[in-house]
Amino acid sequence: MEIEELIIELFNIGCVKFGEFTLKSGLKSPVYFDLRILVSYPKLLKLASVIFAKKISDESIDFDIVCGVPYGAISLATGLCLEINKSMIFKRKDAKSHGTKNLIEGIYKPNDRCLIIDDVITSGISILETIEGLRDHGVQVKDALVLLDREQGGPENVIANNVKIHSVLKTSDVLNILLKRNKINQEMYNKTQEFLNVNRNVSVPTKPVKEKEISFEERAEITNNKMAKKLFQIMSLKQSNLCFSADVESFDLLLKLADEIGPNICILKTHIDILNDFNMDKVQELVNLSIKHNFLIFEDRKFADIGNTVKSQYSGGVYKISQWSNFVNAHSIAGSGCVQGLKEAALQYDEPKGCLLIAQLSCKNNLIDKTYTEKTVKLAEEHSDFIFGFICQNKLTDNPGFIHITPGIQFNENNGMSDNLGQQYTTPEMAILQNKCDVIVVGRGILKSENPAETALKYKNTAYEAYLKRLNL
Ligand SMILES: O=c1ccn([C@@H]2O[C@H](COP(=O)(O)O)[C@@H](O)[C@H]2O)c(=O)[nH]1
Repeated sequence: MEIEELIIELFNIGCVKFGEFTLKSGLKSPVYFDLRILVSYPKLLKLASVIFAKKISDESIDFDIVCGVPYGAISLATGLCLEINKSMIFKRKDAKSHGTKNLIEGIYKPNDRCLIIDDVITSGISILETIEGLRDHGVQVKDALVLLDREQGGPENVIANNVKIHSVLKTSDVLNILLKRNKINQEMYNKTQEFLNVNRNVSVPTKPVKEKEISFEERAEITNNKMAKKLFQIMSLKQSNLCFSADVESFDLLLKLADEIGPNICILKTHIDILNDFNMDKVQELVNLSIKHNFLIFEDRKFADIGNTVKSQYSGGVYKISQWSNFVNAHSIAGSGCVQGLKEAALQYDEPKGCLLIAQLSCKNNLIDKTYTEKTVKLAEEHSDFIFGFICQNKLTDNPGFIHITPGIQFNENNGMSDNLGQQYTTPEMAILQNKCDVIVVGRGILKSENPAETALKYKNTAYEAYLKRLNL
């Protein structure tokens, strides 16, 4: 009954017009729906919002935020958000040339699941443009809800891009009710039905809106995690996605390598307990080099104990890791208490600190399985203010805020596809292009080469070129 009432009211206020109209696709149509008028009818807008809310609940549509397609659906999306208490964003038709230059207005998080709201769908082109803009910003889109489907192929065009269209009304519903209630005559009904019958498939002149790769620079913008932001900024500025694993026993050698290789890396990874001559003065020299060459220090400590213990291991003892490292890593085996313990210790610092979770290992016969990896990703999502990525062998989540860091990398020509203690290697290209990781970790591939600085530069260039290739640049 609500639907019938809605159709009659839409007709009464002039939202449904009969005559000859040229559509966005160029087609001449005997019927035109102008739902923008709704903005001036609060009662009707309210009714549409209630009907939308019911549809969402009936069809169990799951989402975090709502995006209205400008201009026609802005008022509809606003009405719906007030009804269901969800927040809203919208994609501008053009980016602003001043101020924030935002293309998306409103607050959203990377990986938010967004429900698109539109007034009318014909070919689906406006919705496809909106999907493209949202996906470019890391927002997920799986559903769109429209008030009216003109039945001209829109839903079919959109579903091809992995988004389902839910519609409240179809043109034929409107025609049937208007005929039944004597608002149109049989001739007008037949003419419009005939038009629909021959124009059921309006093709869209667009390329498929694939879930696009986004650059490190864009990911720096999107993420709310300060550590991830800093790392993405360094990667983008230095054009480097190389992490050097400085697994040496002498602190002087570590400092020498950090100075030589520092300009070409985004991260220097330490195993501080390998050093024979650890002392805090030399740690300060390492920190100075990290500032001089703009890289981050990652202590590969692999914490794996109860929260209270890891908190002390991180901030106390001989190494006082939290004082000088930008970030650390932890096994997820001990669960959220371990992450929470590290997070609490990190809170005492003004500068950002972060942690990676070990979701996969590079060594042969390790005990990590698919479920463990999936649970690790979930744990990271629950602590995304502190956890900003993974030690892994392939991309694990589409959330662009998480960084995928991959050890076990060597060039093929080094003939080092494994060592005799179970380490397994893949190439930089495989890791970045095929496995879609972001950062490669190279230790012996650099350390055992004749000229570590030169070799590091080769790894840096190969890995960054692979990343640019992934972006299609
Ligand atoms: O799965 C993992 C996790 C960490 N590592 C560490 O990375 C380096 C790799 O050194 P290479 O000399 O390049 O083999 C090393 O410090 C490991 O502890 C890893 O290899 N695999």
